[in-house]
Amino acid sequence: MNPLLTVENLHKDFVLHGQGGTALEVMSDLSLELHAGECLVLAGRSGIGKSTLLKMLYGNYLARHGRIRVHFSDGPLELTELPAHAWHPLRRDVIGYVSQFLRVVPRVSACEVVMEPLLARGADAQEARLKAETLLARLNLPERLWQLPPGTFSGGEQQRVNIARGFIGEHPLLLLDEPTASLDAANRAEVVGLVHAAKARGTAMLGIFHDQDVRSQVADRLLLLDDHLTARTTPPGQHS
Ligand SMILES: Nc1ncnc2c1ncn2[C@@H]1O[C@H](COP(=O)(O)OP(=O)(O)OP(=O)(O)O)[C@@H](O)[C@H]1O
Repeated sequence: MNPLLTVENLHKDFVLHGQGGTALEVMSDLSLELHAGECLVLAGRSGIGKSTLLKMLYGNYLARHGRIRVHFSDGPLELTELPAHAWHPLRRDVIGYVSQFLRVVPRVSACEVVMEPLLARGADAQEARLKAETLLARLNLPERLWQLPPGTFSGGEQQRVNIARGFIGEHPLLLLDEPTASLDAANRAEVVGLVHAAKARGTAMLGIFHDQDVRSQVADRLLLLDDHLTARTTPPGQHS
């Protein structure tokens, strides 16, 4: 089976303009493959670049060089060269992302936050609401909170809204940045269930899970980033 996602020789550095242009190199020559129905878990010490890799795959950060390709039936799409306007349909239809923290928008209810990815694709509002409520109930978010904006929710409640929003779209590729970090055991188990259900539908997932128990339940493979990355600073002007 051909991979859905391939990453080849990816390099990343951050140029710190506030520090006289010092370049912080965080990724050197990273390659990986990810297949439909597979969950690849990123491992490695804190600060090695796990979240940075997810943000590069989602188009939040640019690569210095290397290739990131999503393979469709009619050919590959090179993401490192994608124009800004092409990211919107790609995120709407192909790449989902559960970030570490929910981006709270004032006056938008938890249920509307979760429904939004389906509405963006033109789904029926009733159907989207029903799916959102089903997911929020599954993740044990109390019904009294569904119509409230999540700004005042606890960390774990916000994270469950975020998880529901990430999974509702059933994207073919899903990026998961510590989705279980603020959750109790019962809700961690629900997330494990959501990951298994997504795998069964053929979703390819790349995730960060610090909890060993969750990791062992969801991971088909581990990618230890220490083997692939370097983290060193380069003085200003010496980065290409
Ligand atoms: N926007 C940024 N600007 C400058 N440096 C950054 C930026 N984002 C990340 N970094 C640096 O890149 C390195 C990798 O960070 P990243 O968040 O990817 O690590 P991580 O492996 O996910 O860590 P953790 O397990 O602690 O979450 C860190 O040294 C961090 O300081």
